Order: sequence, then C-alpha cells, then structure tokens
Amino acid sequence: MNIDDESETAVRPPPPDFNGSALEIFSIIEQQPSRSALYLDIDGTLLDIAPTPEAIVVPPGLADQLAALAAKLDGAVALVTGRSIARVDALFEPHRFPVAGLHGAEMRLPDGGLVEPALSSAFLAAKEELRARSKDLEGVIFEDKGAAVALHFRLASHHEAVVGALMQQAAASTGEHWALQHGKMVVELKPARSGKGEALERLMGTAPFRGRYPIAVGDDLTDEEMFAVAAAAGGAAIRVGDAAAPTAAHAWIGSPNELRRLLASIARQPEGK
Ligand SMILES: O=P(O)(O)OC[C@H]1O[C@H](O[C@H]2O[C@H](CO)[C@@H](O)[C@H](O)[C@H]2O)[C@H](O)[C@@H](O)[C@@H]1O
Ligand SMILES: [Mg+2]
Repeated sequence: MNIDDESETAVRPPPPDFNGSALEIFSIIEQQPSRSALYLDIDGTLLDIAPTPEAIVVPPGLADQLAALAAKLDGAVALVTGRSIARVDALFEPHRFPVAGLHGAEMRLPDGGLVEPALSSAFLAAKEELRARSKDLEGVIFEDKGAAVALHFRLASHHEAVVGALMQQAAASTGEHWALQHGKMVVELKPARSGKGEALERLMGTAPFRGRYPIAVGDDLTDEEMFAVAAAAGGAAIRVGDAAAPTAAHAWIGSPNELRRLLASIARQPEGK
C-alpha cells in the first residue's frame, strides 16, 4: 500500500514481529491524522457488551467524540459492524458515518452511496421459521436485521446447541448465497458474499480512506477478516478484550472503556499536536 512514498515523515507499518502497544499504533493518528484511517467495530469495541442487543449504552459524548475524530481525519473514520446501518445511525445520531453494516453485507460509502443486499424468498422464509422456533426457547433472543438474522443465547447458554442446530438448518434451507457467522453468544445468518475484510477493501479504495494508513479495531471473530486486510495493506490491527483469544491483531486494548478514553484524547488534541 502506498501509505507514503519517500518522505521522511512517512507512516511506517508495524514490522511482522511487532509486539508493541495500542498506544504506539494510535500515536500514528496523533502524529499524522491526514495520513491515517480508522475502522471501528461497535459491539465489544466501542460499546460494552450488554445482556441483550437492545440494552447497549452509548456513553454521553461518544458520538460527538467520534465526529470530532472523523473531522480530524478528514472523514476517514468508518464503523464496521454486524449491526444494520439504520441501527448504527440511531445509536450515533445526529452523526452519519461511513458504515459497513451486517458484517459488510450493506454499506454506506463516504459519498452517501448505498450498497444493499438482495433478499431471497428462501431467506425470508428461514427468518420467519427462526422467529417462530425461537419463541419456544426461553431466554433466546431473535434479532431481525433485515438482510441478516441472529439468535442470541447470552441469557440462555443451555440453548447454545439447539440454537446452533436451528441456524444450521436455516443455512441449509437458504443455499449457497447465505452463510453463518458465529459471534459472542450468537449465531447469525447473513449474505455469504460479504465480510468485514471485503468491506475494508472497498472503503480503503475510496476517498477519503484511499492511500491512508489503515488501523482496524475490533473484538470478535468477524473482525479477524478486517485485521488481515489491514495488515496485508501494511496497516495495523488492534483487538479489544480477552488477550487469550487467537488473533491476527498487532496489539490489544483491555476494554471498550480504555479504547473510548484513547479515542477521546486524540479527538481533543489541538491540530498539529
Ligand atoms: O460487529 P459488531 O459491531 O461487534 O456487532 C456484532 C453483533 O453485536 C451485537 O451482539 C453482541 O452484542 C450484544 C450487546 O452487547 C450482546 O448482547 C450479544 O450477546 C453480542 O453477540 C448485535 O446484536 C449483533 O447484531 C451484531 O452482529
Ligand atoms: Mg464486536
């Protein structure tokens, strides 16, 4: 990736054996905001995990801090999430960021252009079947995200196996164009030809992200694809949370709260600092 050419102030990618801190990676943004791009996951990364999808809390001021950060990076801050774009907008209103939603299956590009997946009748039928079957599973939460659907077992871990089996059946009935995505106490069905890695590639090829040093931050299996893409492009990846999980990330941050504090401090920095 042509992060920068020959100038002495060029942003340098972490070496393959980089074993530094997230702080070192974020200092790149502080020093060279006009050469950096940030790709942020939401649940478990920007926001603390909550018992249910609806129970998440956006801390006061976070949306404005992200907007300030985006202004500092000339708009090169994207949210890359399993949530739908509509949900993301509601969470961070009044701001509208570039978003890769539903694990990259739907996108809002920096120019406002939308990428929307097509719904098949097989998928819609599978979704209704899951809605009906999950009603018998106490504590299991059915989440309808439009072109994706999730069954959550965080409040009913004893139902993990049956949730897995139901989702397998759903995937089998929808055919090759739909695929399962496992996450934190959740199994989802989403368009197969999508992923956070592809979403990152698309954003990285688009202004204002194009040509900038990519820094991807996430907490889960679905984020590993974007970590690999960021790393392959000479950028950096940071994983939030449990440092025992196998990851392609270069560095760790302990919690969403720690990440929010780092981002807030960068957003507050006066220009040129
Ligand atoms: O890619 P992300 O932004 O991390 O979104 C992944 C999924 O996050 C949500 O589920 C997860 O967070 C919930 C709230 O903390 C939690 O209750 C659940 O157990 C987690 O799996 C969201 O509901 C999904 O739609 C996202 O795909
Ligand atoms: Mg996450």
